[in-house]
Amino acid sequence: MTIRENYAYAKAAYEKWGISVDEVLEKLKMIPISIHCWQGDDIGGFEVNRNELSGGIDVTGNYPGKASTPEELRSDLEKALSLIPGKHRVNLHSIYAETAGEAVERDQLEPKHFEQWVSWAKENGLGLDFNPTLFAHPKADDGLTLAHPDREIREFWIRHCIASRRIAEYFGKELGTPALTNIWIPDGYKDIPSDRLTPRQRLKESLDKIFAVAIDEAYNLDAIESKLFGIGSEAYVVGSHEFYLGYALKNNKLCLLDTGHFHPTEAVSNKISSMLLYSDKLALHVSRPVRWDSDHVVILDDELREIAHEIVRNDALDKVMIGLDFFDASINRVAAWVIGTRNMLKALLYALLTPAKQLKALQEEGNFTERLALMEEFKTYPFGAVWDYYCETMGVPTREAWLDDIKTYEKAVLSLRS
Ligand SMILES: C[C@H](O)[C@H](O)[C@@H](O)C(=O)CO
Ligand SMILES: [Mn+2]
Repeated sequence: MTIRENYAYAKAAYEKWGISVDEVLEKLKMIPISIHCWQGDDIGGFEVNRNELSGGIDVTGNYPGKASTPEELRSDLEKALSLIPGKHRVNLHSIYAETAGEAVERDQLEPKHFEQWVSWAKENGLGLDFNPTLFAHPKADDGLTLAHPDREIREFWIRHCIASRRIAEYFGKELGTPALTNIWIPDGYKDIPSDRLTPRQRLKESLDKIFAVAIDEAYNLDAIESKLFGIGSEAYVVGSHEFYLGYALKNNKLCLLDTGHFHPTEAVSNKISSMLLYSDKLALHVSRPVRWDSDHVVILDDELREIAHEIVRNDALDKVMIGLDFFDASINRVAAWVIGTRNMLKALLYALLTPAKQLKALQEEGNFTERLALMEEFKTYPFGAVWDYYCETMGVPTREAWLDDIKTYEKAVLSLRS
């Protein structure tokens, strides 16, 4: 059977449930995933005075072919994007600035340092998102930044965050789509703090100063990302979930939920509906924690599907900004992007092909037997046939065929890098 024949059979099966598969595919086309550039170079960046990665995060693995210049990183991203159906976004960190060999301090960064990224995004029809980088820097060596007891250090990072929001504003203006600026800080303590409040007061004051600079939401949206613990901040993280949830609600900012930043049995999928009752928008860093915030490549597991269900069945596709956050240096880095992004899209397609209305009604009627039975039966509906058809019509390889492109690219490009 051909891909189209399989699709016709699958379509009929879903249409029996009132699901218009063609409409589903039109919807899927419109969902942008924000693809994090840092999977391509192990969060290295291009600073002239580059520092070791810090901030309680770590990248493990030594797969050859890592990008070490902006041109290489963009070329790798282009290769990945050519294997992923749809139009997406690229998420940058400030350490990916291009400063023509000049050492520019992070609080002095300007839009001009990202001009090449913007022209590349224009050429490729991409949106850009942004992150100030509050780690891998001498002023973050003790693991404190916006909550630092030293006012000068705090002021430095405040200036950096404001500069970052200005850069994102420039992205938004140039590309016609608002950039999401996400602030994540590593601040915390390895051991039991004697005072949890004071650092949080300082973080609140720092954020107030950062956001006192008004930027039109048509160009820039602000998000704040919480965390439970990091390497070296096991006992206490200043920017906890409760801290940012409160701050975001009070100050009309987006909470960014990273799926690796909670207790291992705590599910982000279960938070989305509650948070959307009180906020217009929220953001995600979809990752895969394995025993801890390990940032493994996203797979099509139960939690990923549940996240997609929560976004789709609650009609929140334009409210939840989906970004990815993983960094695996033990496998081909371009393949990592492709695997993770295709899986995010597969999860969304799976959710779009679920008879959500009927399942909701069954729950309301208290018919839990049928609810469970249908949810399980839909797991073996011919979803793969729809995915294959989508890939084919979007001009990207179907099934595992994309691996051949990766192998060719590895041989012709990655293996030649030192
Ligand atoms: C590099 C990213 O900004 C970083 O991963 C952050 O988003 C995070 O999740 C830290 O644990
Ligand atoms: Mn994250």
